Amino acid sequence: MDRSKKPSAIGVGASLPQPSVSVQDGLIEASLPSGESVTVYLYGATVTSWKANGQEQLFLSQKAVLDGSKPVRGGIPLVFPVFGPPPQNHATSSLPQHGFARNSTWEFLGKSSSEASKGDFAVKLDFGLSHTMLSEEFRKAWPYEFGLVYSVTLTKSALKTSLQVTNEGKENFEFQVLMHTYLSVEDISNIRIKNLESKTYVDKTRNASTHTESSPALAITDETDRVYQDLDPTKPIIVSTASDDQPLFSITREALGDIVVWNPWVEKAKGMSDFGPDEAYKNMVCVEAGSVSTWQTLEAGDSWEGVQSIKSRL
Ligand SMILES: O=P(O)(O)OC[C@H]1O[C@@H](O)[C@H](O)[C@@H](O)[C@@H]1O
Repeated sequence: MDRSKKPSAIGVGASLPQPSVSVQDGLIEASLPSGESVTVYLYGATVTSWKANGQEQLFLSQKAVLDGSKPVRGGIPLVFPVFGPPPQNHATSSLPQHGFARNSTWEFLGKSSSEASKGDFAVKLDFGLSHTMLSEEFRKAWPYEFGLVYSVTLTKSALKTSLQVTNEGKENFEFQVLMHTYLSVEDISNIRIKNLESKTYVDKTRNASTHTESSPALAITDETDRVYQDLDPTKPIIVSTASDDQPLFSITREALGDIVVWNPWVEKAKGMSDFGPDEAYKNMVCVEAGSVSTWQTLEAGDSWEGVQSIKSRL
């Protein structure tokens, strides 16, 4: 009897929706059966989109340059090994502002997925950057042997980004790190940032003078560029609406004790060639988890890890 046309057995779970990951042209996209998705460029390992609750959560400038010729204006650019303009007479002095991680091309190391409960998935995308992959210019400017592994994990309720730094060389090095997250908001005038009260901050718009936050719910009403220091990383920073006190984002961290709050406001926004439209400063606020107020020293052979986890509309 000819059994060749017998239909092959279909596993019971074969038709259940699964997370999907696509990799093409320097772009990795992952999505969950429940609809959440994330997009990461290999250039800078920059997360450029995170969709949850049916809408985009990250701000991406309409004029952002996405061809790898300059850092992406929006999403989550990674700042390493120096935050801001490098200090003079430091190992990072010859690097550009915010270092080289956001303007180097990373390698996609792979994906993994797991199921916490039925239909509730997590997808993890891993990216790597090491000293051998840097441009000659960056290697000369910061000649340390390092390895970075950046993991972007998407779940139904959160986007987690974690950076592991390893010193693969024979001498110690110092670094700073920051996840420069551009949150998308409908109207900056209706935004309040909580859990910064009584914390010390350096105000970069006022000659880097030091102040203590007096507001339990910070409003952004002008150009803002502040480095809040020594926070408890497990205490979430909450971004909420002023009108009905609805929490929009909750940001927890591990080993990232500082939070930078940045909004360029009218004039600075106009002055940035890759920021647009001009009025878009009303639709974003950067709340950036990092370790930037001091230097982390990493001894030869050692590793360090910093983590940010953002939940949206809790
Ligand atoms: O224009 P860049 O290099 O992306 O930096 C944007 C901003 O990044 C913030 O983290 C800094 O505190 C600001 O001072 C800076 O202006």
